[in-house]
Amino acid sequence: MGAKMPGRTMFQKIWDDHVVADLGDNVFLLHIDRHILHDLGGPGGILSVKQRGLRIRNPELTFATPDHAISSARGRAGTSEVGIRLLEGLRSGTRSAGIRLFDVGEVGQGIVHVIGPELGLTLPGALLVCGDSHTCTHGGIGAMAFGIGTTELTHVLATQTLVQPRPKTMRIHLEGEMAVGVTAKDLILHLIGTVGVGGGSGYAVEYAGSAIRSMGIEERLTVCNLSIELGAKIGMIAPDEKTFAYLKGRKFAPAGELWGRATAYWRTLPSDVNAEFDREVEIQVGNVAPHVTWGTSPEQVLPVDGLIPDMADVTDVGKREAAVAALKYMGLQPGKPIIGTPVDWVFIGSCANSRLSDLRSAAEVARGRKVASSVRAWVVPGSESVKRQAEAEGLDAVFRSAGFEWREPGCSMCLAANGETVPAGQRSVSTSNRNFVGRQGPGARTHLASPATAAAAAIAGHIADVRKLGN
Ligand SMILES: CC(C)[C@H](C(=O)O)[C@@H](O)C(=O)O
Ligand code: SF4
Repeated sequence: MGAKMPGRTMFQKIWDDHVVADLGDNVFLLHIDRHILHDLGGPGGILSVKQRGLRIRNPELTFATPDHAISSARGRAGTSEVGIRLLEGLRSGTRSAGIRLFDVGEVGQGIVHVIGPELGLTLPGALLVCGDSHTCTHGGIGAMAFGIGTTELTHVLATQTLVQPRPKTMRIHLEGEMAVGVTAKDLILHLIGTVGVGGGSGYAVEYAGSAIRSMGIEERLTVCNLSIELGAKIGMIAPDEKTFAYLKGRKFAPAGELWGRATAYWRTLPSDVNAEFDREVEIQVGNVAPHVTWGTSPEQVLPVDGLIPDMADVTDVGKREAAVAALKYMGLQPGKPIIGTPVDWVFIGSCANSRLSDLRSAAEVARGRKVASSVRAWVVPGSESVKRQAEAEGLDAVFRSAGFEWREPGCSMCLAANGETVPAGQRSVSTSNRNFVGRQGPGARTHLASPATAAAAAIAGHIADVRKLGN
């Protein structure tokens, strides 16, 4: 009897299909199918290819949009001088290189990780890179996608290839049914709290299980978005009928005869039943509550109805010291409920949670209610297209009449560009993915949460349980 072929993981299948050369020692030269540039890294990358006397190998496989350094104010008023210079650089660089730019005000502009899937640039089985750590987001479509550095970015522009060590594989099963009021964001925060911010380091993660299957595509993008906060450069989810339905008819998705060929290939991608992973983790989601971070790392997270940890309970010395420092920075008392903590700012946006379904879920909470007078609350749609769709549905009106500010698409307060910062010492509930010291401005205190929980905080004026919000 012949030896049974070992099964392959989805990761391995996509990887194998992109190997241009095996360089030995587990290092490979890979073909890059799609490359997205943003305003921070794009202009410099294009320039450095030119300065070396090289040409852009496949300009038709690279796409660009400004997101990080533009203001989210109407008319983009307030874009810093640096931001304007970067925008000009992106415009002139892409023009001379023949790269498609989705400019301000145009459908297609938005946060790089929102526009890729939205335009159908992100496809199952494709290898997509971008000079940004949250490129893992695109794995929600079944793409292999990861962030690259500036040198790599130049390499991709000049060669359409990249040299990469092959990571190990981890599968995370999310099993069961999410309770009412619990979202994909809560699950991934809970997972990071369980596995830790280093838990995925060195791995390409595949999320699987019944909870993943029952999620919509936008929720899957949210899960994959925070893979890097787990330490994993790659997070991915097997494509299924929902993925195909999501992609069909999108601007750059295959059409006509190509659609049939593409879906036939996409159906071969899911991990074989006998595929082996280097690590497997299982999480039951049924009892997971809405989550909110209390510290300065995404793993410092707790159920919204829980107590801020008491340092005496933390046995690991390193973790204890980090927790003490985090509580001091955050101005919180150990052992107290996190609910009731007064909030000054609420930010609904970022590549984690700025898609239409996120805005709908926040609007559902905001509808007919008022933002507390002590809170400033912003909604920053993830893209021009999300903005227009939300406006067509009247979500902007719901937010505005509740007292939220409705802004222009971009990264905005997620990374505190253009003076879009939370003032020092003030507290924000944010739907973004990083709560690091100073992330939303020097001295700013950030609590990560879902759009529903963030909206609940805006209404209550303090951290609140969205499941118990009064009228
Ligand atoms: C500035 C940019 C390159 C960075 C990243 O790589 O993620 C940013 O998007 C972030 O979220 O911190
Ligand atoms: S929204 Fe935030 S996390 Fe996402 S790419 Fe922009 S700065 Fe990075």
